[in-house]
Amino acid sequence: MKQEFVRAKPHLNIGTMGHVDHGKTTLTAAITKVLSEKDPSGTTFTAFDRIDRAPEELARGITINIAHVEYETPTRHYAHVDMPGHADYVKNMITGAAQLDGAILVVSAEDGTMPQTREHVVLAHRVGVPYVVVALNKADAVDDPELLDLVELEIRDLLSQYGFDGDATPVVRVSGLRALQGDPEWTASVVALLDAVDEHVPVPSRDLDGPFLMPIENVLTITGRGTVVTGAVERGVLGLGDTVEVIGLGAAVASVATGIETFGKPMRQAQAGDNAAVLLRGVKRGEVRRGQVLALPGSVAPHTRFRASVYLLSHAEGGRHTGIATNYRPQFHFRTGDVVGVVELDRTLALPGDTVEVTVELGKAVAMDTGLGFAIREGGKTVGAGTVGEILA
Ligand SMILES: Nc1nc2c(ncn2[C@@H]2O[C@H](COP(=O)(O)OP(=O)(O)OP(=O)(O)O)[C@@H](O)[C@H]2O)c(=O)[nH]1
Ligand SMILES: [Mg+2]
Repeated sequence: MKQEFVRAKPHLNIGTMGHVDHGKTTLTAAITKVLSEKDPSGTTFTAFDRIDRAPEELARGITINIAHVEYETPTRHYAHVDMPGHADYVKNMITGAAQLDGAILVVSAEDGTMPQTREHVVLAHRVGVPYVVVALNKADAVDDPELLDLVELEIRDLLSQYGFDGDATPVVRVSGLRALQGDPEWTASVVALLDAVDEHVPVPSRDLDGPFLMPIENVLTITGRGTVVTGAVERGVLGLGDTVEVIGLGAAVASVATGIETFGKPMRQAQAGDNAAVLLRGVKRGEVRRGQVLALPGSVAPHTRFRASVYLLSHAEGGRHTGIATNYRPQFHFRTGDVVGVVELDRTLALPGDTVEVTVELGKAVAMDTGLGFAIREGGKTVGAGTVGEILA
């Protein structure tokens, strides 16, 4: 019998972001190691190779492109996402698949801020990641304290430039690698980083009263039990035995939640902010997929045509070099899924850096309400971010 999940501390969703190779995964592993040594009942050490390849991926052959680990500080329970690749990172963040209450921006002290550091800061601000704490990583590899000061200044400037409070943001000098190796000085640096996260990132208010909705991130089959969908609950509460509907990308599927788990622990109810796995009665594996949502029946409908306000990322932010015109056909990423769509412009041309009002016609219906955010991507690159306005069909 598995131990039931106990909601003893506030739960927050955070994640590591930052330029390739700056040490995000190493730091994630180090955090779980340091915390598991302080309190083995709250945190289990997750080794580097278990983070870079999520266990489900190895065990079941299912590609999971967000690795979640969980850990506890003395005051909080965290779910932490470490995304394997830059493209996944941008996509998941901008679509809200990783709904972060705060982010740890990892910057290598050896390299300083780099193009993806900038891109992630820009996107974090655009998608509404409210707080950032900086891990000035690989501090063990830089002997000159003035160089560290310089990099710190550079990071604070970058944060301020893109809408964060660069002066008030904690910048903690850490070494994920040395902490992972058990060096006491650097173990203490990781504790200091977590203290900064505890203090700087407030407990967010969750929409517990809204109708239940969870974007489906993955679908798994548990032999002998049925089909399980996983995701982060966006709003509301789901109790055992509640009726639900799978919406979007095709016909709706009605079901009942007969099992709910978080991080492998059974729970009686999942609520907004939780990472949940939900066992669906009578649903076949092929009937549900990533990009759909699991919701209270009748609370949200699928749509294909809508007005939207769209910001086209500038070239410096990783966007296009050239403008777009009517009949532009990119991929639209809503929450965990993407569909192709056609853009109609009110003017001849919209340039990178512009904010424009457009009409969008999607190839498949997606569960949406006014206010829902989405990303526009082409050729594996994020080129725009938008918000659904009036829904037309
Ligand atoms: N000296 C030193 N090296 C580190 C530190 N943290 C990570 N590294 C090294 O930097 C390299 C990249 O580390 P990762 O943790 O894989 O970096 P990442 O940011 O997850 O990389 P991607 O996921 O590929 O973007 C590895 O060789 C690590 O051993 C550190 O604190 N100090
Ligand atoms: Mg990594």
